Amino acid sequence: MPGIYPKIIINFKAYNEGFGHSAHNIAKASEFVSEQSGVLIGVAPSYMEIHPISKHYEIPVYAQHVDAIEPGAHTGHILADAVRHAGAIGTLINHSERRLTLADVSGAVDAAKKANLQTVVCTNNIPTSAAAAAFSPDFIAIEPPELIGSGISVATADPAIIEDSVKAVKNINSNVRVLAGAGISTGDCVKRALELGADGVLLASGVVKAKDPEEVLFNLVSKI
Ligand SMILES: O=C(CO)COP(=O)(O)O
Repeated sequence: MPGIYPKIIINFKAYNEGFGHSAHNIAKASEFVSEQSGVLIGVAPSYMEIHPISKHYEIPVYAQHVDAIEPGAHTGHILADAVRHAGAIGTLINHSERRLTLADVSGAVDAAKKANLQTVVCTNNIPTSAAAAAFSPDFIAIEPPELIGSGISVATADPAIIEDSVKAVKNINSNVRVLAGAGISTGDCVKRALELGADGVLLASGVVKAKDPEEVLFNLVSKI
């Protein structure tokens, strides 16, 4: 599946609803809505769910983080090759809840690329987006931390950060796709983010904590 780029990625984080039966429900709904709408939806579950989800569902699966390490004597680290072997096609790097130094972002991007994983580097502002673009990841995901989990959409609360990140990133490397994230939960948010120049969205609570994830997913793709 490398070379296939989702328009929507759902980050399961470490939510209670992000593992076990409910993780499968979200993955199954993502697969169904992708098939029905033609809009590709990827998921970033916990490490333990990467293998079962990638085995059972025809959707792109991402890790939430990999470490900047080569195979070898590293206890308690996340190896990009192991993530790939488990069935992930890519990984988030530098999420707001898993921040790295710039050197470690660079190292993690290199490690992921060597393991043939797509890279989604998360950033919190425009200068960081520009810096991360220089590493030529597949995606940059701009997510203002203060809006993450707030239910307030970045697309309406801070449209300039999307527009300006897209400009900054494409200025440095026009091949890097930009995702917008934080507070995205409806088709209108997705539509607005795409109008502002984003190639897609990264979201979590709007789907993961929803009573009916499938209904939310159908709504998310409804205006694309
Ligand atoms: O951090 C996020 C996705 O990685 C955004 O989280 P919310 O969609 O819950 O705001």
